[in-house]
Amino acid sequence: MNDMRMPQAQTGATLSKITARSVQVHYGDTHAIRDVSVDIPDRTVTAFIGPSGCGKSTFLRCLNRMNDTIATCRVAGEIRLDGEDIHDPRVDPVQLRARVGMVFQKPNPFPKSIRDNVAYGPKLHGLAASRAELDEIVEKSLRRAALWTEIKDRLHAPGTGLSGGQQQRLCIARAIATAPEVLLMDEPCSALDPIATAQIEELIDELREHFSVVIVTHSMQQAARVSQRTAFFHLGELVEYGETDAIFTNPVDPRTENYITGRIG
Ligand SMILES: Nc1ncnc2c1ncn2[C@@H]1O[C@H](COP(=O)(O)OP(=O)(O)OP(=O)(O)O)[C@@H](O)[C@H]1O
Repeated sequence: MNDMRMPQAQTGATLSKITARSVQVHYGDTHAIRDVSVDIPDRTVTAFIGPSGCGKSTFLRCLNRMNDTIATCRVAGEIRLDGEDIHDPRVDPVQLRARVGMVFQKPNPFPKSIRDNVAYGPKLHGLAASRAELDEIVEKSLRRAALWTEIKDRLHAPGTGLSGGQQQRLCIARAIATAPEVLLMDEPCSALDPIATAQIEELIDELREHFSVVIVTHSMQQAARVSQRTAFFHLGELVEYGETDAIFTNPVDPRTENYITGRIG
């Protein structure tokens, strides 16, 4: 079993935010995730790295039950958020995704105004009692996403009219507007230029003060820059997981070493 549980003292964090135990994922006959167990700490950036097709995105999508939306996908094993089983029949996946938000590879703003993109989630989940309160959430989220000063005079312009980097920050603002506890990011910078990438990376560093961030990235430099913990996946297995510095400077498994030195992947 790929068991990457860590004694609490070793994680350096107070508590695990997410615990996954013996997770298996199949798409039809394809066995995409093989018996993965891992603890993801709170207020930390955790990076998932590994060669294309190793299962990073699949495992990420398990954490907010996004795989439920794929008809051929079957997930087994146990995933707990603050100790609560996310597959419990009493858990509403829509509520779960407000607690465990997600930002995708390609910025995907709704065909709505900038304001309405951010206001959508809080409205859906009844988080604001009045329009003024909703406006406050919108402003706070856009500020946290480092977008407010650029767009405060055109809140009613369409979100799709922004640049790629601005659209991605809008998607981050939309995800954090529901006050999530965990933010999942699936290659959030892959469609962005180096300046927009640097802005998002800076933002990720700030976001971890508020919640747990899990990021899938193809860039080892990015994983090294933004994360405190790194998990290396290979052929559906979680091969190695630990402090980012240790993974990059002193990997234990030869497969990790081969990947970070560019011999596989
Ligand atoms: N919707 C799907 N239907 C069927 N098979 C899928 C689906 N999504 C992923 N897979 C398969 O599951 C395995 C893991 O894919 P996944 O996208 O999770 O890997 P990844 O490490 O994120 O890859 P990449 O870095 O290329 O994005 C692959 O064999 C892939 O072909």
